[in-house]
Amino acid sequence: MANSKSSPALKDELDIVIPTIRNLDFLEMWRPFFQPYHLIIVQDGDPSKIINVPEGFDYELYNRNDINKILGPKASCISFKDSACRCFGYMVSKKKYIFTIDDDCFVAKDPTGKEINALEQHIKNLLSPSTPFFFNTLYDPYREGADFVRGYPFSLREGAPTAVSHGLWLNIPDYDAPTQLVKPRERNTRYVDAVMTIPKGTLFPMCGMNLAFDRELIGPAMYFGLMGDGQPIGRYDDMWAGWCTKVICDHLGLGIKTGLPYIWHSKASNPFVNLKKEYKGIYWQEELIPFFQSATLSKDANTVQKCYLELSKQVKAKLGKVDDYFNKLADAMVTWIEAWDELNPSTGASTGVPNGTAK
Ligand SMILES: O=c1ccn([C@@H]2O[C@H](COP(=O)(O)OP(=O)(O)O[C@H]3O[C@@H](CO)[C@H](O)[C@H]3O)[C@@H](O)[C@H]2O)c(=O)[nH]1
Ligand SMILES: [Mn+2]
Repeated sequence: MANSKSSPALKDELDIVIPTIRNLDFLEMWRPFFQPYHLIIVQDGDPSKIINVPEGFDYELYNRNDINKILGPKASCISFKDSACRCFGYMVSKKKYIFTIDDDCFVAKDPTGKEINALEQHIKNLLSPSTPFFFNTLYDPYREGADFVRGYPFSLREGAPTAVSHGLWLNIPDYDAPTQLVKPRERNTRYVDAVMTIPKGTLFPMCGMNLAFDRELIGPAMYFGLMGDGQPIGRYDDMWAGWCTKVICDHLGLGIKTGLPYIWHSKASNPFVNLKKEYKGIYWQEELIPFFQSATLSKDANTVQKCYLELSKQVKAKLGKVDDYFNKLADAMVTWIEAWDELNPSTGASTGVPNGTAK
């Protein structure tokens, strides 16, 4: 990892994607850690609003007019008035890695009082292997001061490439609206010093608040769906992406880690507003989870794009009867891949270069 003398790790290989409908004042606190990196700001809401980017940051900013101009009719797959818009940043990036963070997330402190460089920890997580095929009870065996425990097969100790690093949150946890309404004053004060791989075959609720991923390994799966304005659902953007991503990572033999780093989440959006956005998702997910748990991908699906297009067909066939929304979403998944390949012609489906190796 970079030390104070060398340049920051992955300085020219990582973009920081920030969706915002507010302002970017939070960047001041992150300046020591973020300033060396390129930012991709996705401005949601009214495109005529001016979003000020603090001095000294290298960035590109896209509002809805830019998205419509760049994607034309394909812009229909990018959500409006929902944090799901952030996935446009993943598509236009040219870097190997992405870190995405919300504009109400700040630098947290570890139990010793030291400020946490969340980006540095995500980079460590992504650059070291995962262990999806056999659980290591001492958590991340590649961390300093840890290793594989007795009984861990040596044939599996090489691990798998890490596609996603899922960070957590102190203060306001990422609770759904009903939980937030029932426990309005609950704060997460528990700092758990662990990073672990989510086992193959297990889904998880991916939160987009503090998330990093290898764009070349899994980028096309990180579509945050049709949410927000004009849609019957919101705030399930990251969940949808996480379920699709996990099924594809399991198929391609890639790993997903969760745990460190923590950020300090300062603002819970309004739970009553959130309930209106989330409520359909709360009962639909009782059908979505069995769908993803039983989803299978073919041997021919050896790139993320091919996996994703197979998944979109299954969404239409099996979830279209839950609600017509899923027919629209299945079509939007195809549009997303078309747009992705248009903006990133050298990767995946168009060249057939496998992103991962199908197991
Ligand atoms: O219409 C919108 C609303 C918000 N944003 C930007 O997206 C992120 C998250 O927004 P916010 O912090 O208000 O929402 P939370 O409930 O705290 O976030 C959690 O729910 C997920 C929503 O799917 C989100 O990823 C989780 O972290 C901020 O940067 C807002 O500015 C937006 O662009 N458009
Ligand atoms: Mn928030």
